[in-house]
Amino acid sequence: MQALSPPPSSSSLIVGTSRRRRPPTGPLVVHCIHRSYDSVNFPAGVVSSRSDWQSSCAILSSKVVGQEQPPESRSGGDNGPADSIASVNGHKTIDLDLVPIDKAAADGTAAVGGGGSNNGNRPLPMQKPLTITDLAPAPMHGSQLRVAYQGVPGAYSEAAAGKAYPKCEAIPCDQFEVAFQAVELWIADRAVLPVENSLGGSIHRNYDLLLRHRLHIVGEVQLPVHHCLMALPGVRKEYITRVISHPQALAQCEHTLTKLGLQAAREAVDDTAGAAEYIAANNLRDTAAIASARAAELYGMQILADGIQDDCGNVTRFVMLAREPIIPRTDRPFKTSIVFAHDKGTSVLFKVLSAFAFRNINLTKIESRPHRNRPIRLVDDANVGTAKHFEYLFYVDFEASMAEVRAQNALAEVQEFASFLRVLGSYPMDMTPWSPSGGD
Ligand SMILES: O=C(O)C(=O)C[C@]1(C(=O)O)C=C[C@@H](O)C=C1
Repeated sequence: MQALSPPPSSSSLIVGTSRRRRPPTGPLVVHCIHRSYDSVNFPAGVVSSRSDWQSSCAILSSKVVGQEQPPESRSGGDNGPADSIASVNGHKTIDLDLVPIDKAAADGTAAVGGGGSNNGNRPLPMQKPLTITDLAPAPMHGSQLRVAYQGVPGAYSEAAAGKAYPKCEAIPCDQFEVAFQAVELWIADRAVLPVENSLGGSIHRNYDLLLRHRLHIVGEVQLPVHHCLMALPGVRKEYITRVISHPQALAQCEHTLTKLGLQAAREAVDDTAGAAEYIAANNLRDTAAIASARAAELYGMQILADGIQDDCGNVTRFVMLAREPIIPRTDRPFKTSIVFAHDKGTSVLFKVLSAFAFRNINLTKIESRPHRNRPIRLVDDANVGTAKHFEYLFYVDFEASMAEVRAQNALAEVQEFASFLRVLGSYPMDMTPWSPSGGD
């Protein structure tokens, strides 16, 4: 288990594989050997004209973004680095059952017209022609979808992956960035990643990664999060000197931990289930973990306290990411997520947000993050000196589909005040009812 640590300054990204300590179900974990922290280059604007923008909105393709990536940082897929990878982590990048040419020629299965000759005595070719379905390694829905999540089995993200895609094959990744890469390199078809929690707030890392990578938000899922305090069997609360978990989980249980009277230091680790796994693997009798009941079961831990989240309505919102956007529709409630940087000027942020208010479009979330490519703007106030303003990127979620004219018009207006704008996705809202997860 790794404690959270600052990223290395730069390097190329390689996706490697390893077995984690004592994985209970034996899955391989996709992990990052080196990470790329090269900044993204944003030119001004996303399309050249307003009419371009409107037609682009209509088909919802964030591919229209004028922000070119350097070739070396382009994701896999058509011509990315994935092309050279046939199989990674036991997952075929493309599951085509192709017969090698030599073998086909030897057993007479070479296709007619494909270079082989049928001399009349041999059986006719058994190979089926390729269809569009064969060429789509990522089925749109249903079973066998490979879904990357951050953490190990028993993590809430694994549960979210199962809620989003009930029959999926969940692929554990040791970092958020690796989950993005797994989709880009066709190791996974989707990633399911947490973006915000009702108590702990936003998971900033994933906001930054959404911008750095070229994946599209294709859905959202909300998961009630019910935390347990757990330790090795026989360990009593009084022995605990340390509580380890994901920083979000620690934040979500802060008051309850204090009320329980634990004299224990809090320590952040990569994920909740990984905390339980670590205690079990190292036989730590002075350490407790905050994780799910499923993690307790998987790693042989005993639950000391159940439902220790500070609020029984504790919910984490996850987004589903894919290589391709979905076509937005109007027959059910949709949400759209955008990110923009606003231009210089007076009240520009107010004007941008008014574009939604005037059209009765409800905003459900706004998050600002440092504009890492241009973090500071110098404002020269004559005779007064030079002020330094911080520059921000604003992430906004609003309740409308990009198939709606009012949403297209709102974004056309935003575009007029924005130095950068990208649609991260337009996707069905998670309307499933959920019940509070208990607790105090
Ligand atoms: O550590 C886990 O189990 C996770 O899935 C991550 C995560 C998060 O990042 O917020 C997911 C849900 C909970 O809010 C706590 C942790």
